[in-house]
Order: sequence, then structure tokens, then C-alpha cells
Amino acid sequence: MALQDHGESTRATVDVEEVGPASANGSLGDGPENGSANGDVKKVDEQAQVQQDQQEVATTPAKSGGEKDFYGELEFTPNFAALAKSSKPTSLEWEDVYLQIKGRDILKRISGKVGSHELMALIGASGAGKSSLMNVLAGRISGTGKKVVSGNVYVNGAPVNPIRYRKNVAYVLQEDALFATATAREALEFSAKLRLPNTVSAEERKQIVDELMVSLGIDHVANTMCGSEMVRGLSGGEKKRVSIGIELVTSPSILFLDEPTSGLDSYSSWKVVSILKALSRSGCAVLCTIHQPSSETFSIFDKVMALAHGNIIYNGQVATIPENFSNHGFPLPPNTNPADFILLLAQTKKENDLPRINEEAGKASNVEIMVEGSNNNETDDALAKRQGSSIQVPAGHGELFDGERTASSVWTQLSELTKRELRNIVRDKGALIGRFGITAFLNILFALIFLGSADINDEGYELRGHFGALTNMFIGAMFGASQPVLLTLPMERVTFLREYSTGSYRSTPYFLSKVAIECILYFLTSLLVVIIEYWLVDYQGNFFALVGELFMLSLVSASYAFFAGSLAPDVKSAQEIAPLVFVPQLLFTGLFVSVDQIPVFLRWAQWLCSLTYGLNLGMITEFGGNRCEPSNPNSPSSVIACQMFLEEMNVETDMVGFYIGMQVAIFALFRIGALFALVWKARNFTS
Ligand SMILES: Nc1ncnc2c1ncn2[C@@H]1O[C@H](COP(=O)(O)OP(=O)(O)OP(=O)(O)O)[C@@H](O)[C@H]1O
Repeated sequence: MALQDHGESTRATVDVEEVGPASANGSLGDGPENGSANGDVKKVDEQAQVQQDQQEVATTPAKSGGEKDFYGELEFTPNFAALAKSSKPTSLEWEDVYLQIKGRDILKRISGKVGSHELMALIGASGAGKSSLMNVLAGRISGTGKKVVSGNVYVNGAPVNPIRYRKNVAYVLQEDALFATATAREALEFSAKLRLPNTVSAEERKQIVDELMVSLGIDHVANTMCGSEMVRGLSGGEKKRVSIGIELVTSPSILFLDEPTSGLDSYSSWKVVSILKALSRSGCAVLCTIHQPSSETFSIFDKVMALAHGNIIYNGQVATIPENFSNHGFPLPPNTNPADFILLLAQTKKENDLPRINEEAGKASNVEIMVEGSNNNETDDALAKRQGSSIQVPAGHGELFDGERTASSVWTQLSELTKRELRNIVRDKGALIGRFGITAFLNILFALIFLGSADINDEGYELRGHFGALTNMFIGAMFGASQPVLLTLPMERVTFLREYSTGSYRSTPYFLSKVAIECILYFLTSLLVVIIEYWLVDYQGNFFALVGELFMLSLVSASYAFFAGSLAPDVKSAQEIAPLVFVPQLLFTGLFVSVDQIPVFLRWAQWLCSLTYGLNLGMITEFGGNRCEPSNPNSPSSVIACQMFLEEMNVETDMVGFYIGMQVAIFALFRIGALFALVWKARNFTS
């Protein structure tokens, strides 16, 4: 059957007389890109006409469904004319993309194209390979480990290595990885401040954010917090539009979206896809995976690629689906949503019985205009090739991670991140009340239980009670500091991964901002604990020494939690890992068994126990020197008894510096470990 050759009404593309030997260049495999200076891209001289067309398309509000569009009456006409001025019209083409994971063929030589000004949907049953294809094209999967990747990718007709090109594309994740307590405006401003070069003035940034909020239809909720499961905030559709806006601040020319409508009702989905259509009209090539779109939403797309079992079953215009399938012996029943029809076919037919309809097959390849001297449309790679230089980028080593390249300075990153963390503490009132309220409640309870236990002048004084009160206070500080981190980090981590992987900031400012805020919080909670307990329990040591020791232990305990939270896939797993880290600490303090009695091959673990060092310092503060000397001769307390107790507990009063040094070392070790764990996750971050 002869496929119809459908015109591309909105694209600014031109046929080329000659296309260079593509397979040698822009390959997805391990090989370097070493294309020639000539021959890859054929330039044409119709630029002026095409650019005029592009401008017209860009300034025309997107229509979202023609006459069938009953939502159209609601007059939602997003317009990204402003973006059209700053983004470069770009097309994305891929050829023979192959992906194998653990010996299984996931993508079987897929070819396709999404032109500038085009919106393409990637559909297919679950597991068909949609996300995999998009991740390969977006440079988020490389041929390392058990993955084999090959194929060619072209941007504006020039071969590129997607991993190298990754920083030029925007990727909107399925999960809205938004900072819950930031407002919609703050989320966009944060992205603009950290991702736009510092040549962009504050006023220009504000204008970009303002225009985006209007275009995305979120200006009316500008000051509403994004929200989360714990914090009330934006609706699902509004959050998705904020997520898109965050990526749009950099005026990307290629936009990928992984299931942008998942979890949204049909009107919200329609609105999001209408926005994508308008975006494509600004010159952006937009590709998104989508599950079960309504007919109205599906008809907004220009093109669709349907996958099944890693193969294309349809690649072409949305409008010609009925005709093409009918020509292949699969007539679309009347009043059927074409997307549902394709998905049903994909899931009910055997692999060999499925059609392979490809409108692009056999067509002369189209490439976007490239003009010598004017780099308007040109990619870095294309420029390098035109100039005859070769680019060698081994798969799996995007520059983003190797150099942690960011647009803003480290100081800007540190100040923005710290401001955001501070705001988070103030706005998340539930967490704030919980943190200080629970600390106050528990320590009042402890103080009442151990009321006067540390009073060495009391005739009923018992060293055991004094030590018990002290131990309880330190154990409380350890768990009090680690629990909030274990609960929040796995949730916050996805935001870090998104922001870090898009080059918003480096890892060090992120960690420093966290530590800065922790310092404030842990100092205040430690102070609160000692204020409550000091006089009620009647501790003997220096008030500020006890505050400092609890503060140090809190910071180190949070480091363990940070490490566990960085490794754990979710909150539940983090909670499950926590006992592994904290319970052994109780055993190595010497509370239940002397360390000398623990088998030698396990004894090394004592060196990693911050609780031991913290408690040793606390014991020196409470029982060291002549602090056990009572003024009441009837009290059983005595300096000698305390010294013997310290010896029994293996506490050396002249090793204060060592105990502090070990706390600092453990703090650094686990923080750096967590940092590596997070950066490693960010490197492998694909969804
Ligand atoms: N890291 C991996 N290890 C093993 N198999 C994988 C991995 N990533 C993807 N796959 C497999 O590749 C196939 C395609 O997955 P992919 O996520 O691309 O499908 P999808 O079409 O996007 O599905 P969904 O709509 O459910 O997200 C699936 O069978 C999946 O199990």
C-alpha cells in the first residue's frame, strides 16, 4: 500500500539534496564523534521565508482541537510568543535506535523525527519502551553496565551525542519534583536565578517568570505553595504546569515530557497538552509519552509514534491514523478514540501480527536550515563539525556531572538554597511544631522521671540514676535529630536529583545549605533540651558544655540519617535501614555489655559510634574532676566513686580532644558518603 505523503503545515523544514553518512557520527554507542566538516548538513538559502513562517506560527495562539474541540469554548489559548524570540527552532531526528538491557531487546531499531514547531506523542502499552526511547534521546541512558545502546541522533540535521547534548534539552519528569513549601512563583524564580547566566538581569528574569506564569495559566496561583502529601498546595494540573515552567525558563529548543498528564483529569490533561502545542509553535520540538489520552487531547498532537514490543507500529500524523490503519487492514470502528484503538491493538495482537505503519519511511530526510556565519540554529556539535573539529565523548560521561557545570556562582547557589531551606522551616509549621513540641514534651517527661537524680547532695543519690538521666538525654538527642532527616530526605531527594541533574547547582552548596540550617535547628533543640532538664534533673556539669555536646551528637546523628536516606529508595526503606545504624550504637556505649566482652572481630564498630563519643564527653562533664564532691556529708556521692565509674566505662578524662575529633571525623565521613551516594544517583537518574 502506498502511504500518503502528508504535508507538514507548521514545520519549517526543507528537503535536502544530500545527507551525509550519518551512521558514523552522532552515534549513541561508545565511539567518538568524528564527522567531517562538510557533508553532514546541507544548507539551503530559503532561510528568510522559513523564519518568517516560524514567526507567524509562533505568534499564533495554539488551537487545540479544531472544530471537534468543545473545550475550545473555554478560551484557553496559551501563547508563547515571547519564548519564540529567545528559543531556536530545532528539529530532532533519530535513526535505528537500539537498546538492550540485560540481554533483552527493549528498542529494536527505532527511527523517527519531531520537527521544530511539532508536538509528538509517544504511546504504547506499559513496558513498550516509551520512556526508554525518550531517555535514550534525552541522553539519560548510556551504553554502560548491562545496557547496550546504538543508533544515530540528529539535531537540526547534525549528528549529536545525546549525552553530550543533554544539557541543551529540557526534560519534565513524570513525578512533579517540586519543593513543597515554595510558591509557584518562587519555584520559577529559583530556576531562573540558578539556571540563567548572570548576564540576564534581575529585571529580565522577573519578566521571563511573569510571562511564563501568564502563558502557563498559573499567574492566579503565583503565591500558592506547590504542596505535597503533607502540605496543602497546588492542584495536580497546576503543579505540572509549574514543572513545565521550571524547564522553560532556559528557553529550551527541545522538550521531553514523561507522562505529563498522568494523574490528571481530562480537562487538566487537555490544558497541559494545549500548552505543549503552543510551546511547539514557538519553535520547540516537543516529544512526550502519554497514557490513554482522551480524543480531544489526542487530537491536539501533530504526530504520534506508537510502540509495541520495542517496535514501531505507527509513526505519522495523528490526523491520518484512521486512513493508514484502514489501509493496513485495521479499520478504526466509528466513534473510537484512535489512541485507545492503537493501544488495544498493541495489547491484543501478537508481535508478528501487528502493523508497521511508518509515514516517514522512504521519505527524503528533512533538515532545518543552517546558515553559514549565522549560528542561529546551530548546535555546538554541528558547529564543531562544520569547523572540522572532532568531539570525543565517551558514553555515560556527560559534562554536567564531570564538571558540575552551572550557570550561577557558588555563592548565589548557596544563598538561594539556604533561603529556600529557611523558608521551608518557617512555612512547614506542622514539622516545626512537631520538632520543638515533641522535643519539649519528651524532655519534660524525662526530667520528671529523673527529677533530682543528678543532685549529688541528696541523701538518696544514686550514680545509676544520674548516669541513666544523662544517657537518656543523649539517646533522645540522637533519635530526635535523625528521625526528621529519615522522613524528609527520601522525599526531598527527588527534587535534588532533578535540580542537580539539570545543572541548577553543585552538590557542595546543596550540602552546605543543609548543614547551615541543621546547625540552627540542632542548636535550638539542644538548648531547649538542656533548659528543660538541667535544673529539674539537677545536673552538675557546665550548662553550655552539655548544650554543645548534644548539639554535636545531633549533627553527627543527622549525618548517619543523611547517609541512610541518600541510599534508601523511599521513606519506608529509610526507616527500615535506620535500626541498622542506630541500634548497634546503643550496644557499643557499654550500657549493656562492656566493650571488652564484645568479640574482637566486631569491636572495630565502636569507632564509628558517635553516641559513645558524645556520651563519654557528657560523662566527663558530669562525673569528671571534682564534680561528684557533695557538700552534704550524708550524701553517698564521692569523687572516687565517680572516677572508678569513668574507668569502668573506659572513659579517659584527658581524651576530650580525641572524642571531639572523632565526632567531627564521623560527621565528615558520613556527609561525604551521602554526597557521593546522591551524586551517583543523579548520574544514573533517568526517571
Ligand atoms: N533498568 C532496567 N532494567 C531492566 N529492565 C528495564 C530497565 N529499564 C527498563 N526496563 C524494561 O524495559 C521495558 C520498557 O520499559 P519502559 O519504561 O521504557 O516502558 P514504558 O513503555 O515507558 O512503560 P510505562 O508506560 O509503564 O512507563 C520494560 O519491560 C522494562 O521492564
